[in-house]
Amino acid sequence: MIKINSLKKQYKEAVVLDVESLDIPATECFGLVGNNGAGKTTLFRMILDLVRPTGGSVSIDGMEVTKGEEWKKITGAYLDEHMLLAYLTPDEYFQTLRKIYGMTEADLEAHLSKFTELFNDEVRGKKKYIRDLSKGNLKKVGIAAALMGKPEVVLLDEPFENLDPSSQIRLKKLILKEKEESRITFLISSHDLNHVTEICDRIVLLEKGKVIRDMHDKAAMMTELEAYFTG
Ligand SMILES: Nc1ncnc2c1ncn2[C@@H]1O[C@H](COP(=O)(O)OP(=O)(O)OP(=O)(O)O)[C@@H](O)[C@H]1O
Repeated sequence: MIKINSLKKQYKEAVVLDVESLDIPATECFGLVGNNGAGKTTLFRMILDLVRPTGGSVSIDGMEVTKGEEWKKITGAYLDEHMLLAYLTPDEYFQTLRKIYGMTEADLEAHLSKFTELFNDEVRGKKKYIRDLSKGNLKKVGIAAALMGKPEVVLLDEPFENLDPSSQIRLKKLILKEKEESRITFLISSHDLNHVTEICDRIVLLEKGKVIRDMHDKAAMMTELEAYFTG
């Protein structure tokens, strides 16, 4: 589903990302971990054509992301609050996206009903603008928006950050359910090793822009990651 080939990003002399090759098959839940500055967000931004690579390429479903727009129809993402419209309420924002995606009111209700537990009565039906939401509630709006329009690929940058413990558990359940039912290919970056190892089939560890581990064995992931991070 996603193919990365000799992907490199350099700012002046500093090489911040250098990934030889990565192949993420359809329906995989791909976890990305690494210390601050390892290059996780840079990699996600290049996959979404928000940052131009110094070299190499990214393809989604056979489409090179820098060379066309078709991949956008099957891709959803929430990286940070810049992707939201701060002057709208969450309801206004979801309505705007509903029109863009050509969804009916019933489609939107069906979609948002999956988020009832996660929203915890703090997101919908309020007069609060997105700019005034707490960081956790902003994240919930962004994730619900990223999953609109039946995407086949969804990228989430630090989805558990700023969520309270109940919301983290609810989000994990929601991602696992979406993965099962909608067969979405998820790419999830996280500093939370417990959550990411629980939901992902594969974990890639970045260090200074390079892939230093590519783990598929669920039973061994946590031990290996703990050993690395306690180093
Ligand atoms: N526009 C830029 N100009 C110069 N350096 C940049 C720029 N954007 C990112 N970097 C550098 O690229 C490196 C990778 O940053 P990135 O945000 O991708 O890391 P990360 O793994 O997401 O970190 P974190 O866990 O802290 O979110 C960092 O050293 C960062 O300072």
